[in-house]
Amino acid sequence: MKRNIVLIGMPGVGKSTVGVILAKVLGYQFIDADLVIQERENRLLRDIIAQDGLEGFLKAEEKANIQVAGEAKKAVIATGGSVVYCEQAMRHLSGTGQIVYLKLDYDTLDKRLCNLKGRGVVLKDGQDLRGLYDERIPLYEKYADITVDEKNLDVEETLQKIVERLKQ
Ligand SMILES: Nc1ncnc2c1ncn2[C@@H]1O[C@H](COP(=O)(O)OP(=O)(O)OP(=O)(O)O)[C@@H](O)[C@H]1O
Ligand SMILES: O=C(O)C1=C[C@@H](O)[C@@H](O)[C@H](O)C1
Ligand SMILES: [Mg+2]
Repeated sequence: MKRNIVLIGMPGVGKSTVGVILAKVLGYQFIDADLVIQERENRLLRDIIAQDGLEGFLKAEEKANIQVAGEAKKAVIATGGSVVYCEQAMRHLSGTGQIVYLKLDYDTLDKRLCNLKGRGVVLKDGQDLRGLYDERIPLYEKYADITVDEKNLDVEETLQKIVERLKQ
């Protein structure tokens, strides 16, 4: 098995929730890239976006993920949903492990997400969840080594499906 497992997908698909349990099951380290960004910046994600704008946030996300890719060994890495806008970081992450795309249909995601801004989601002016979804899906598909569809699955079932799909 390649050494890291990198979870990508829309906000709220469960990269952080499932990632930490996956790490425990595999005996891997767990890294939440969003927390690395917050620690490096000493600010909340939503404050970085409010103060530096989306471009500024993506620069911080790019740097933090390149750092994570350089340091992580046998780790499950829960990325932020917007990491797929950071081409350089994605190249680094891809080089260190398997990219697992957690896929969820729009309607289920819409029900699950109630406070997008509070999460610090990278939303352009006037963009709604539908617009974000349509813009992001091709990017997640482009970078995915493995796609796991979690429709109608709970956290445990999603976890099980990821483990089954991981390449040796
Ligand atoms: N099958 C499932 N897999 C993962 N999470 C699920 C599932 N069903 C429901 N959930 C819930 O969905 C939420 C996922 O939130 P989480 O913060 O883990 O997403 P995330 O992908 O890390 O988002 P972000 O990009 O904002 O960091 C949690 O509240 C979790 O309990
Ligand atoms: O999908 C997004 O645009 C993001 C979601 C947040 O949880 C963070 O991962 C980050 O602020 C970006
Ligand atoms: Mg998360």
